[in-house]
Amino acid sequence: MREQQQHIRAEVTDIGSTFKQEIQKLFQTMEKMADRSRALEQKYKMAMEDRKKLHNMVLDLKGNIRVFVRVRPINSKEKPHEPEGEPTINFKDDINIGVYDGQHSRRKFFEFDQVFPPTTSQIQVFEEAKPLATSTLDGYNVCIFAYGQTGSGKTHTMTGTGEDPGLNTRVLRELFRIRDERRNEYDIQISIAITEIYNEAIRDLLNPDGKDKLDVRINPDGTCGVPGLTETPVSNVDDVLKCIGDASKNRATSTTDMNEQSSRSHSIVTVRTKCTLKGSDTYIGKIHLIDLAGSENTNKSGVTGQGMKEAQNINKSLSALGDVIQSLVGKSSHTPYRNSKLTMMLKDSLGGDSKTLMIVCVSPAQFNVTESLSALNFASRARNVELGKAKRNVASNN
Ligand SMILES: Nc1ncnc2c1ncn2[C@@H]1O[C@H](COP(=O)(O)OP(=O)(O)OP(=O)(O)O)[C@@H](O)[C@H]1O
Repeated sequence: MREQQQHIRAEVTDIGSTFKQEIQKLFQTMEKMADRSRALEQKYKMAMEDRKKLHNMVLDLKGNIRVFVRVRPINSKEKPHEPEGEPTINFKDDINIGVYDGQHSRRKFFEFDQVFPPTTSQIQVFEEAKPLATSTLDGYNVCIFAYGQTGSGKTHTMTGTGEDPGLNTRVLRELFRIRDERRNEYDIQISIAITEIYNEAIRDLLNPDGKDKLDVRINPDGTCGVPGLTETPVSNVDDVLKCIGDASKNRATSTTDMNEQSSRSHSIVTVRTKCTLKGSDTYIGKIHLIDLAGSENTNKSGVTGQGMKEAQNINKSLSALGDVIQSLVGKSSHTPYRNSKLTMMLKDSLGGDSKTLMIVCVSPAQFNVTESLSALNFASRARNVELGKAKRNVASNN
């Protein structure tokens, strides 16, 4: 009996130590696998970075419109899934996005220059757009515009809130930061104009009571401007915040079923910079920061009367923008800029020698999938526009 017990004990100890060894081996294997997976992940990240750099170099050469996509967070009233449990939007990596089209039960993938999931902060969006501030001071025409259906996050991206501002304030802050950095070699002047296009009329948001009717003038050299528009010199961020604050009080917004504070106009912040290398050339830059009014399905937004007129004008000018993009993609001999005030104002930013960034704002909700697909299809086409290599505007002082 005793012998038997000893034998069993010895066997148990044996099994125990074998088990311990096996577990140790398993742990070692798991650690090795984790190391390999970390190394692979690192490699993948580096490859993606290289790919992005290479892609950006190609874009710079061809002057393509760059396209970022930002998906806003879901809100408590929305569903993020199709009835069969498929998520409406999914994120493959930081340049690929998939949309599940419930109607045809298939997922469509798109590739862009950057895809921002709902957790992305305002700072992260700014970090990707930041090089365009330097380009402006270097004398380029730059245009950043937010596009997307109503309630998709355009105003959040461009204006943001006082505590967490969007691109308008951050880009201007960056311009002043670079101005201070370049102070010893350059004289830099910065001015700002803020307009909105409401029902096909241009309004000067820094002088809303101005008597003059404003219109876009396209100059023989292809540049464009709005004669009579107030341009306010700004020398620091406080000046800018004051201008933006004044302008936002004058902007046309109203409540719709899709957005409590819906912008009913296209808002355009235009910043001009004059950067003179002491005793030498002057670089003249311009950046348009545009919050487009949202494309709108009037059955969903529930607007009537004046709201319906606004929506029709908004949709008309966005479709004119679509026609311009289509014509640029197709390299047609005539581009229909004159079909709306918006496309006229953007003429030297969408067809000229400029650098253009389109930020497509997208809702993650199943209810909005048709609009999300339509915005992403439009953005894919826009990404194929070749503007040609961007050129600096240099005025020689010699
Ligand atoms: N990335 C985000 N993070 C947090 N909240 C967001 C984000 N994007 C949008 N929102 C919120 O969603 C709501 C709608 O956004 P916003 O007003 O920016 O949409 P919009 O596209 O400008 O709409 P419209 O075209 O009707 O003016 C707002 O309450 C906004 O604060």
